[in-house]
Amino acid sequence: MNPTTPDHKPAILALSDGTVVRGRAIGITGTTGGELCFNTSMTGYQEIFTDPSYYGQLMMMTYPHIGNYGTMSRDDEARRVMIAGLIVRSFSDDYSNPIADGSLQEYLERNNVVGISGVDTRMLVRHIRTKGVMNAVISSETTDGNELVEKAKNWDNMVGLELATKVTRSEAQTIPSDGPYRIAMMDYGVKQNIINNFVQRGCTLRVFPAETPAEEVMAWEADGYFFSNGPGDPNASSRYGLPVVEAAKKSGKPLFGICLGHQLMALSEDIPVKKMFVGHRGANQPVMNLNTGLVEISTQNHGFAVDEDKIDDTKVDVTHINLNDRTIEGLRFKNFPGMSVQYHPEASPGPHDSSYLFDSFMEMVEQSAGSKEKSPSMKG
Ligand SMILES: NC(=O)CC[C@H](N)C(=O)O
Repeated sequence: MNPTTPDHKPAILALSDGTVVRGRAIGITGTTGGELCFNTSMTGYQEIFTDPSYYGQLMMMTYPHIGNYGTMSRDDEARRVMIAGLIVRSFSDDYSNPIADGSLQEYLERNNVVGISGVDTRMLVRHIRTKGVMNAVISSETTDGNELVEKAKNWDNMVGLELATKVTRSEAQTIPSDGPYRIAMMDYGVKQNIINNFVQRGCTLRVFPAETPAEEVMAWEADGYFFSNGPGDPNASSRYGLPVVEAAKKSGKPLFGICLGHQLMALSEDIPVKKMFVGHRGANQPVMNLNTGLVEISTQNHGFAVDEDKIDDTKVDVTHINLNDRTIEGLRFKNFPGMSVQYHPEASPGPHDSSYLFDSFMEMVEQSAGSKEKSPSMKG
């Protein structure tokens, strides 16, 4: 039990392999489930909870103290919390940040999040790392662990699950800037800080809902195409994702993909994307840029990855790898002007080592657009 939350009622976390852990309820009273993920970031919990790529997943934070700096609306990456439930070691009802809007407990209540604290998160991370990712259920409505284990066993499996349409916007939106470039952005659950990075570089964005037909996207005649991050199995997003990728390739304009967008771009070149044994989620993942030999400390959030054994080097160059497990983190495409990364150059939360990738894409856009004026970040 977590000594810091004596007023919270009992709650249970049950894993599909039969593991049952007891703790205290945080957020609202209820029952929830999903794939049990863990994130190793030491700060930035609010940005993580609102990252649309986490839709449908239970989030276990490995940093032990969560809640101690409260919440602020400016830290949201989307308009609502996206995680399906929260698991922490030590939950703080009090916060000491003078510019916070309120406590994490209030924020979780406002966003209808069910959570549990007082959990031995270190034990559980080791467990998942040994056995592989699995589903789990959190409940503060029952004391019957076996019933919850059964529920976890029957929860939808992430493989084959289409989730981007649950978090995409309902209508296309133009986001203006002072600069000369027009970027068409496919929203599979785009994080606010990706939008900010483009606007800061002088891009006017037209952001399209995930299922927008390719003809409608192409009719806007963008200078470049961006494919966003997003939740779920990328193979299940192919139905609406690949026609737009293919049409964008035919336009001859540059393409850039982040995370789910990277996976869709790889799939469009017949490079398979597979489920990982355990995903990468945190703000401390080392990535090597194979062109420069430099290492970036990166923010990551993915449970699928391009299959490194199925790379076709007539179609792509591998530009980045993860130094923990050598998995593929970045591609440059040979049959069209395109680049993509599995990780998150927009960070939020996380280090800014990789923000140069937005500049690299803007250089491609600038070269392709030829005579247009330079974007603000690249002016002398
Ligand atoms: N952040 C993302 O875009 C995640 C992509 C995909 N849903 C995965 O888990 O691998």
